[in-house]
Amino acid sequence: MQSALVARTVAVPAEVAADLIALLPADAPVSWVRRGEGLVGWGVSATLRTTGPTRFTDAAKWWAELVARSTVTDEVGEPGTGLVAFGSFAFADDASVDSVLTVPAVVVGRRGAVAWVTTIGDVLPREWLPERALPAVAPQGVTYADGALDSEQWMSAVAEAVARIEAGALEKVVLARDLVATAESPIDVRWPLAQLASAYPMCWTFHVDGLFGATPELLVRRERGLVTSRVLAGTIRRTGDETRDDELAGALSRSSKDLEEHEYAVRSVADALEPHCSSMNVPEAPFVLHLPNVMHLATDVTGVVHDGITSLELAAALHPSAAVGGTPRDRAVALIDELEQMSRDRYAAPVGWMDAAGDGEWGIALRSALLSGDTVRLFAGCGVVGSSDPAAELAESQAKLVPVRDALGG
Ligand SMILES: C=C(O[C@@H]1C=C(C(=O)O)C=C[C@H]1O)C(=O)O
Repeated sequence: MQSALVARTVAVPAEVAADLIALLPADAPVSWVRRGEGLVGWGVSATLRTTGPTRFTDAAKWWAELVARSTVTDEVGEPGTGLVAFGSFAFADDASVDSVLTVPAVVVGRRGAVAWVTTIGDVLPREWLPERALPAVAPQGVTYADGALDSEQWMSAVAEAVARIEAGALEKVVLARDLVATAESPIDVRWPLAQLASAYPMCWTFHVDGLFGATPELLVRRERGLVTSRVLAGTIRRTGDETRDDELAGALSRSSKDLEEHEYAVRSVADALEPHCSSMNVPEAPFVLHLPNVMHLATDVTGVVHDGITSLELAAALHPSAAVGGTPRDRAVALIDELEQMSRDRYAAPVGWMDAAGDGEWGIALRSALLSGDTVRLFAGCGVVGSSDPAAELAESQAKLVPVRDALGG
């Protein structure tokens, strides 16, 4: 039986939360920041670890019980104020990977001009500022090695997936690979977080329990009854030359291979949200999202959600969307297991936060890596359809590894 928590949210001047990531001390930092807005936290008031197919329902039950027993004073009353939990879930149902929910001791948030601090447990709001920890230092002497498969082996896996698709076994599968980086000494996650937030401000820079990254893909946001999902699928690398990139963006928006991949992803999200929404808007055609390393076909699906459905329940219903699994879902997940030869751990699964009212934001943990001491496991995946070319997919996966590689300084 967990103990009851006492949480207090007070407003603070927006300048205090001007650089959220810079506030993080080394003690269990968590982050969900985009364009300087969002939430950061540190310390631990309560944690749940769970595994297997019931991981989402276990987390929902634990959170509902904790919220029911806790006492909250909230002067601000915005989504993300009061009691909040940060979470990071395992991609797959197997019991070998922990999913984590954590309630920090201190949370600092900002939405536009409104900023707040929530303290949970013994810390009083007036005492919230972290003791200025030493600034994070850059990882030194980072070297890279292949993960489960080398490039040749991974391209063979992609070729095998194409063959299965052509034989009619399924329509789309997203295949991922990993890369292992090792530094000379333990890495302070605040270094890559600060780099990612400054290089990819349009992405959500996250960290929960060693899983960090800057994802461009929002699985679901629930905010006072409105639900949003940003679906990405279909990718082209940027060259850095503006005229050329504009031409490539045009080619991407006309590419039948990429439009097909994208359509599967949008369908999977729309179908999963539909039973939970009273009305929905699914745009007919995608737009092109420009990121510093790649461009994606993107669709923002929106809807009005039925009362009482939390952001976590929506994330559970959506995961894994065809942006990271495939179509049909079950066959794609089985093929991923067969061909990737690795555990995705918490990569490509929901990561984000929720509050006591059920509002929250859950991203798909992409452009991400798992940190453990001096070792970082980086992940990247690509949607494969019948017309995919293994060498082009390898190049795309390399482009998707760039954000974390750059953030580690090499
Ligand atoms: C799987 C990843 O990205 C996903 C796959 C994409 C694609 O295949 O075009 C695009 C965006 C993401 O939905 C990844 O970044 O690891």
